[in-house]
This record gives sequence, structure tokens and C-alpha cells, in this order.
Amino acid sequence: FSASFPTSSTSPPPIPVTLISGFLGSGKTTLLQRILTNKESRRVGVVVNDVAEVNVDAKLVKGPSSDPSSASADGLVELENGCACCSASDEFLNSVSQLVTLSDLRSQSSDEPSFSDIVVEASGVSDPVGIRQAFQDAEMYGMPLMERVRLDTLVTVVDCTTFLKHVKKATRVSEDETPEMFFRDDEDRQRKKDDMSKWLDDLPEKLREALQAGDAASSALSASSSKAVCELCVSQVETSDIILLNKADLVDESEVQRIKSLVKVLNPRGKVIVCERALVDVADVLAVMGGDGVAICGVVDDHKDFVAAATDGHDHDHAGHDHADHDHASHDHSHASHDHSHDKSSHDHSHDKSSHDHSHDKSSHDHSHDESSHSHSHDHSETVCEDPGCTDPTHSHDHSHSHSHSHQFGHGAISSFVYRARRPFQPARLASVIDLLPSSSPQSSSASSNHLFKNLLRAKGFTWMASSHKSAYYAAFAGAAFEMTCLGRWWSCLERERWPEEAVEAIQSDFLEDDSFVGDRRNEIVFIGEGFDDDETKNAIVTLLDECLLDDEEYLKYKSAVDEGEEEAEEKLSANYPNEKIRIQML
Ligand SMILES: Nc1nc2c(ncn2[C@@H]2O[C@H](COP(=O)(O)OP(=O)(O)OP(=O)(O)O)[C@@H](O)[C@H]2O)c(=O)[nH]1
Repeated sequence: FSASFPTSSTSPPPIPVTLISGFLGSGKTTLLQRILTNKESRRVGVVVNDVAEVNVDAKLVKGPSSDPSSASADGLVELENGCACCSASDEFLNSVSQLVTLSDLRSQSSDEPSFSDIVVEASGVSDPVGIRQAFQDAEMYGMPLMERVRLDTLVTVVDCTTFLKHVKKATRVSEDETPEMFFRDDEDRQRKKDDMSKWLDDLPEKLREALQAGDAASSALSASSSKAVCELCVSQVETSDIILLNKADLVDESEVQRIKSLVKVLNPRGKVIVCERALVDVADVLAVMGGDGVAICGVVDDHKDFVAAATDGHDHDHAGHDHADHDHASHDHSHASHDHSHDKSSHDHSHDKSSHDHSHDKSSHDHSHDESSHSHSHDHSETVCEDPGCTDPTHSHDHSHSHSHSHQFGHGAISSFVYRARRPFQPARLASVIDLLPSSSPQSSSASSNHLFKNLLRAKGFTWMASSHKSAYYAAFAGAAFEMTCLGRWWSCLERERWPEEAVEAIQSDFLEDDSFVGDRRNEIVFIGEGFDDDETKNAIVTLLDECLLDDEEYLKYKSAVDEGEEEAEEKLSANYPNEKIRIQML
């Protein structure tokens, strides 16, 4: 995709790309055929990325072009190498690039108009987050291709017959059952196996023996070679503009309603269309977002919408900030700048896609620490809670529980609430709660966890860990998988003058008023599950998480470490609170 394209003031507007995602067998090809059969005057270029059946799908899509009623693409590129384990993002861009070149060549030689649309059918095991990231990175790096195309609309097809089963059961798939989720082909499989044996061989003998003998080995190895279907299904639904609840003919109405309520909690901004055999109006799915959909969002945008939905438009922070007025039109990468600054000039090529690590943008994040902002801290125990519904007169607003709001949809009892706290988590205590989450790992199925978290479907949000005063972590749980990633630094670490101008209001809304020590550091985790509107369950989870926060004595120690100065503090804090257990969870 490094090909250069003729670009000038007369260049045509970028071709909108519509991405179709959805788990294996959900109906993506059916939708693609529907689009190609009813595209009318649109000229549609197609990228098909079907790991297992790419050639079959390609033939289906091509169709006999002499028959006007059959599905036919105006240009088609097959992607034969994609798989979820490597996300195949570069190959997507390569294929899109090939289509644009094809279109240019045709219009030069025969005056054929170029494509009005490009449709990409992702593999059933692709995560749209990776594909979106690839497009955003290409834009940030100033790839010439990005002047010719833009990722516009993300469509996810849900199979109504399997969705709830996948999401609830947290099944992990194995290499043997679905090799396409792990390897591109046999050669790739062999190469990865060789790498693993080499890794084992290179270990000190004692460690190798211990690993091979004990459970640790099997769980460590299987953890690296198994994926939760649930994670994929949830991610595909969350990262989409349009969600088709397909195969509605095969389930009863109440099942459709249950799926609908879950989908709406997972993705409050998406448009849901119930259908059979992907029978939808092409105008409802093809390039409908006009450049203002989830394609331009980052993790932080996603999170904000998620929180707003979980609080049902009554999102109160203890500082009284109201996030409910979140303006969809204002989605902007720069306000997600923990994870992804789109400031080309400041981009550092050490960019790390997978971790969204702040190291990719040195000039905007790697700055000197503002000592003055840490010179005094405030006790917020006297702050008056501004939530009219709050019934707890005692809670301290920088500690204790952040009370929450729940929301229940009419059908099914799927609800969500937000846990908030303005004090860091003690990593080891948090790790022991993480151990209680439902998991396929046998060591984590204690009776209490089964009781408390048994109906948890999804949890995600910002976490403030006592092992760092700088790093903004993002925790995510789905199915059997928990992961914690560092999104970058808290905005408090950056002088205000260096915040992106258009994002100042949004950033400020996350700050605890009059407390520069805390700033935007926060725990803000959304929990979604069945029966989570029940106060008993909710309070038990809140109490459990409160126990993981630093107590008063620990917090004083934390504060004094920070007051010693930036670099010393980071070293001291990470030594005070070794978070190895959390790191293991991140693997
Ligand atoms: N009954 C019923 N069958 C459907 C519906 N939509 C698709 N199918 C069938 O389900 C099967 C899978 O559909 P595809 O469109 O190939 O699904 P896909 O998502 O492209 O599948 P993969 O490429 O394997 O990921 C096909 O046999 C379709 O005819 C529907 O709404 N109802």
C-alpha cells in the first residue's frame, strides 16, 4: 500500500470503504451478494477475505456478468492469507490499493468511471478493531492511498442462532478445531510450532522441565494458543455502525429481542436491523456513515459512548461532570489521544499498534513532569455529591465506591452499571479479583466467583494502578478472556497548553475538580451482565472492588512517593506494588 497514486486538486473524492464483519457462517457472503445484486448504478469493488473458503466465495461473488440480476462485482481482489492471529491488516490495505490501481487503469484505458464504493468482506475470525487501526495508522503515516479511500461504514452480521450461545459460554477454540484462527496455512503452522519448540529448548533446563511437568505449562501454552469466540463476537458487535441480526427466521421473536437488548448494551450507537438472509436495503448498509462513524473513533471514544449508555444518559462523576451530552459528531481521534494521536508531525515511528502505547507519540506525551501540579493533594471527603439519586451520605469521593446507575432494557434482563473510584487499585488485590472472573482456567472457578460474576458478559474501562502515577491502563473482559493494556499517559501528565485544542472540553470533563493530584486518573469500569440491575449483585461487586483500592495508609504512602519527583516515583511505585500477577493476565 505504499504505492503512490496520482493526487491533485482534481483528484476524485475518496472512495468510501464498507467493511462487513461477522462470525463464521453469520451471513456475510449472503449480504455481499445482496449488495452486488441490488447496487443499481453504483460501481462496487470488492475485497473478499475468507480464510477457509475464499475461492468459493470469490466465485459466488463474481457471478456471470452477462446476467444483470446476478451478483457481480466491478472489480474483485481475493485475500488468501488472512487469519485472526495476525489480523491481516496490511493485506487489507494492499488489496484495497490493488482495487484503486485497477480502477485507475480502467478509467485511463477505457474511460470507465472509477468505483463509487469498495466493500471488504472480512474473515469470520477477523476483529474489526485491528482493521480500523490499520486504516487509522495508514492515515496517520500519510499513506497516499488514504487520499483515495476512507474507511466509512462498519457493518457486522450477527447469526441469531448462535450469538447468545457464543457470548455466554465463553468457549475457547483450539488450534485443532479451527486452525484458520491461528495459522495462515500449513507452512505457517509448522513455523509457529518450530518457534515454540525453539523457545522451550532455549529455556534453562530446570525451567523447561518444570514447565513441561506442571500445569503451568499446559495453561501457559494453551492460553497462548486459544482464543475466546466470545471476545470476537463481542468485539465485532461493539465496533460497528450497523448491526444486522440475521437468520431471524430460525429463532423465535423472544430470542431476537434478547439478542437485540444485549447488542444495544454492547453498542449503544449502532443501528440494529433484524433480517432474514441479509435482506436489507442497500442504502441502509453501503457507505452510510459519511465519514462520521466508528471508523474514526478510538478506544477512548468507544469507552465514552459505552459509559454514557450504561448510565442511561445520567452519567455522573463524583465531581459532578456530565458526560451524557456526548456529541457523536465530534468524534475525533485526538480526543482519544491516550491511544492514538493523529498529529502526523509529532508521530514517532516507534509506534506500537497492539499496545497503543504512549511511546508512539513522544513529542506530545513524553514531557517533563509538572511538579507544581503534584505539590498538594486534596481531601475530597467533604465534597458534596451532586447526584440527586445518591443515598450514601458517608462516602468519600476520592475513595470508597463510586456509586452507579443501572439500566435495564425492556426485553431480557441484561443491564449495565459503571464502577467509579478516584483512588488507585492495589495491583495484587485487583489480581485476586481478576482471578474470580469466569474463565476456562480451572484454577479460577471458586464458588464465590461463580456466584458473583457468573452472569457477567462484558467489563471494560480505565484503571488507575498504584504501580504507576503516569500510565492509563484499560482493562477488558469478555468471555473467558481478561486483558489489561496501557493506553498511554493520563492527560494530567501533560501540560494543559499541549492538549489538542479541540479536545480540551472532553479531556477536562474527566478531571476531578480542584484536584490536580488526581486529575483525570480514575477507575471507570463498565460491567454488563444479566441481572446487574439487582442492587445486591451490584453492591457486592462494588464492595469487592473497593477492597482493592489503596486504603488510607497505603494512599498516603503512594502520595509521598509521587511527591518525591517524577522518575523516582515511578520506580518506587512499581517496586512498592509489583504487578507481576497483572502482567501474567495480560499475556
Ligand atoms: N435460514 C437462513 N439461512 C441463512 C441466512 N443467512 C444466510 N444463511 C445461510 O447460512 C449459510 C452461511 O451464510 P454465508 O453468507 O456463507 O455466511 P458467511 O458469514 O459468509 O460465512 P463464512 O464465509 O463461513 O464466514 C449459507 O448456507 C446461507 O445460505 C438466514 O437469514 N436464514
